[in-house]
Amino acid sequence: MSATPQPTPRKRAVVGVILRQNQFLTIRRSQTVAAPGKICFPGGGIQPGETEAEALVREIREELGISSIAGSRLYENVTGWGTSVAWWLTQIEEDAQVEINLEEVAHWSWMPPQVMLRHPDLLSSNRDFLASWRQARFVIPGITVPDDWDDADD
Ligand SMILES: Nc1nc2c([nH]c(=O)n2[C@@H]2O[C@H](COP(=O)(O)OP(=O)(O)OP(=O)(O)O)[C@@H](O)[C@H]2O)c(=O)[nH]1
Repeated sequence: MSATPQPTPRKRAVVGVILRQNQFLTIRRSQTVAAPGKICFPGGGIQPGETEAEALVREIREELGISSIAGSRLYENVTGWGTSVAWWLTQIEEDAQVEINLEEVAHWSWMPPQVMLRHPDLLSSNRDFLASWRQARFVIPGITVPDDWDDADD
């Protein structure tokens, strides 16, 4: 009897959408990780035995040196490279002192959604996330889709 080939399990990742005054906390990935120099949210791979929320809190601690709380699960998609990504609204303290881990993150900043969507270095799966939000496939509590997005941005 020959063994039935098993599908390779999809890699799973979790991403933190952190909001302040209508801006998202974004990172520029370091030159030594996958997708070097790309702009995206903090986050990373889910390890065996971890929940999405546990992985999220661990990754944000590793990358930004701050505590966080997983809020609500906003969206889920599969990247062009086959990773299943869960997008979570995430809370941090108002006075959190970010200290980036330079091995993983080159830079961080608050970025308005329109700027993020148009950023030439945006990670492509994040363009899908923002365009899906723009198309009202899900809502992000605490922020509304900007009025000045035109259809060409999708
Ligand atoms: N950090 C992060 N990863 C994202 C975002 N959007 C998105 O598709 N991903 C994907 O999620 C996966 C995990 O991200 P990562 O490369 O930061 O994970 P990691 O630090 O745990 O590295 P590793 O899992 O290769 O060890 C990658 O496939 C990455 O491309 C995002 O906004 N932030």
